[in-house]
Amino acid sequence: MLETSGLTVRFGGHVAVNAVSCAFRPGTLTAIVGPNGAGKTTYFNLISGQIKATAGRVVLNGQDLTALGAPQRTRAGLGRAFQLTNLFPQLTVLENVRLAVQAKAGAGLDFFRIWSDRRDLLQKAEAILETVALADKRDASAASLPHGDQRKLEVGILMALEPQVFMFDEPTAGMSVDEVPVILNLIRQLKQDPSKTILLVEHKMDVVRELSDRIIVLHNGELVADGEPEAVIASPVVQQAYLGVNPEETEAV
Ligand SMILES: Nc1ncnc2c1ncn2[C@@H]1O[C@H](COP(=O)(O)OP(=O)(O)OP(=O)(O)O)[C@@H](O)[C@H]1O
Repeated sequence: MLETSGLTVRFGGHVAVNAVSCAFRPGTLTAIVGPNGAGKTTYFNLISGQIKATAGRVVLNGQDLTALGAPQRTRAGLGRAFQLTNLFPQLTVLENVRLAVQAKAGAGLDFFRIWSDRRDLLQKAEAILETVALADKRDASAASLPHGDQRKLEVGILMALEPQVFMFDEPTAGMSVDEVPVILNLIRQLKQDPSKTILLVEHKMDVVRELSDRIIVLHNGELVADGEPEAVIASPVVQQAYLGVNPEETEAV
């Protein structure tokens, strides 16, 4: 289980995330919603270790991660999509995934030597490419892929690392109409695995409604609502939080 307790960060005099205590169970997809500037991405950054908390703790399965940097948190089981620093633009799609598979298997990064010995790792990488619908682009360089395919590749690399927690911050942002369903399908697939905890920051309420088991609402850095999707969406606090912020969001809620 992932838990934040009293998680807080101040930027100068501004408290961007204010004493947020919340626990996220495996087998649950939690959507984090709230108006622009509510602190959603900052909360993600605090969990994944991109920024250091002013106060509070981040704990995964009883292990206190608060003092650790982002790479160490990834190793501990926190996987944040689209923040990967281990995507190699000049390598092919397959090579990128196979390096992640090898890293996870503890087989190191010497893929010329290890690859020929470890057929199982290659097969795993190929299976992941099938899952993320990139098998037909396995020999293309990562840099040559269109934006949507790069995002799929990043999800594939993340899957190869087998984190316990998957964090998606607006996974469909900037994607074409054709690409959106592929990413949403991937998230649906991940949801089938009861050992995975999924966190999703998403503005599109139809996506939130469909995918989430639970919604938490941040407003001015504070956790102001937490519960089952329909109840949270209908709650006065959410209606109020969205009012006047952005007509699109108001409509969506
Ligand atoms: N590094 C930073 N330095 C100073 N202020 C920051 C920093 N990062 C975020 N903030 C401020 O913290 C607040 C929360 O921002 P954050 O990006 O987390 O909101 P959000 O809910 O993700 O918004 P959006 O939906 O627009 O992405 C905002 O007022 C933002 O300006």
